[in-house]
Amino acid sequence: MSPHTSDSSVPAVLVLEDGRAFHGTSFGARGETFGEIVFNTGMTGYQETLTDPSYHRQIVTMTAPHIGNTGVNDDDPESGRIWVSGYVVREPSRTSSNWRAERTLEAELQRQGVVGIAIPGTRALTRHIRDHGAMRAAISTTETDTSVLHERVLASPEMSGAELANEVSTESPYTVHPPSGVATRFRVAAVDLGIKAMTPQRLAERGCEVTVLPASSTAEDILAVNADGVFFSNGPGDPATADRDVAAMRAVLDAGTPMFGICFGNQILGRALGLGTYKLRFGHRGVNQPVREVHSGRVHITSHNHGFAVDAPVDGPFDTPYGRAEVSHIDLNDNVVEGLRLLDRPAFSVQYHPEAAAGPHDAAALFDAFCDLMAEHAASPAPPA
Ligand SMILES: NC(=O)CC[C@H](N)C(=O)O
Repeated sequence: MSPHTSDSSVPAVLVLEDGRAFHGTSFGARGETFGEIVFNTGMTGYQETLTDPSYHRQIVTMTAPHIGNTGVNDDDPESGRIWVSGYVVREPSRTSSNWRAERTLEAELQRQGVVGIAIPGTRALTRHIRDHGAMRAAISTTETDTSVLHERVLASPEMSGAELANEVSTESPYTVHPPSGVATRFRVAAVDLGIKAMTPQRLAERGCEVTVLPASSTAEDILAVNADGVFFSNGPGDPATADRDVAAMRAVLDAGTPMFGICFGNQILGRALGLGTYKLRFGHRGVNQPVREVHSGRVHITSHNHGFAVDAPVDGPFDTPYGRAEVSHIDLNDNVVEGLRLLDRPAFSVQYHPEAAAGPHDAAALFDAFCDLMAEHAASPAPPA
């Protein structure tokens, strides 16, 4: 691969909503960009992070100090483009070295017009976000006056109250088929609120034919697929705005169709059950989050990307309009609710990413659990109450 091409002589600045500024050099495209600043603690998987649609309108700081080491390939993206609105790294790798690499990370950021910055103090920045919370920010290579840039940050949109799934979803439905040699066992309707490419693949590997539907799909559209199960994906934005998706979720629960939700899908299930959601101070983003499965006590190391969470009773089953439910998973770092399970209906969800892109694979059995639920339900469909 060619050596790293960054022009480290081009100054850039990162300004946060609370006025804190970090000076550094341009990495990627030049220009100016806005978003909510968050940090990702993954030691690996920068391509999967950059292309995860849930990062839409967020400026992502990588806590791993060296980024770009393996370049960029055409196999690992989780969607058709980079979605982060800005990228903060400590030290861009000077060379890309991997047999799969097609080009350098910086070339890719430039090709896709993604503005980034290299700063010496990603650790100081991360500690600042940890102590003061995720907040609005801007990166600029064009505005050198930080107070002017700060004014623009204060005028930029907040993540709280943002409805963004429509901006990242597929425009028209498409189908992901099981790979050759794998028989089709189930039909799944997947509501794309920002779905990652690996998710339908994980289902297809298990014999699911997955019809991916646009976020704008109504409950009728979803039920018209006549699927064995319905999946609600991850996605960007504030779950408090997702009224349409909550209504669709309720229709699926009313129909008694098996349901599995991931991340945004977990928040939508929570809301459909009558629970509230709230914004976390700095969220969970990375591939190393420990989650406890409540009923077994087993701990899984899991991939996360969420800034909001469901507010649910963690001390045992509780009543909902759909019968009893329980919190199935809890984060060991901060006791945040990481999963929900209905006890009287075939529906469950997790706040994290069992599709594991990038890794780890501890939670892969959740896809098998969804298939088991569809198999059980097909054998003896429970009449909707
Ligand atoms: N990955 C996701 O689905 C994220 C859900 C939601 N946007 C959050 O930040 O919590």
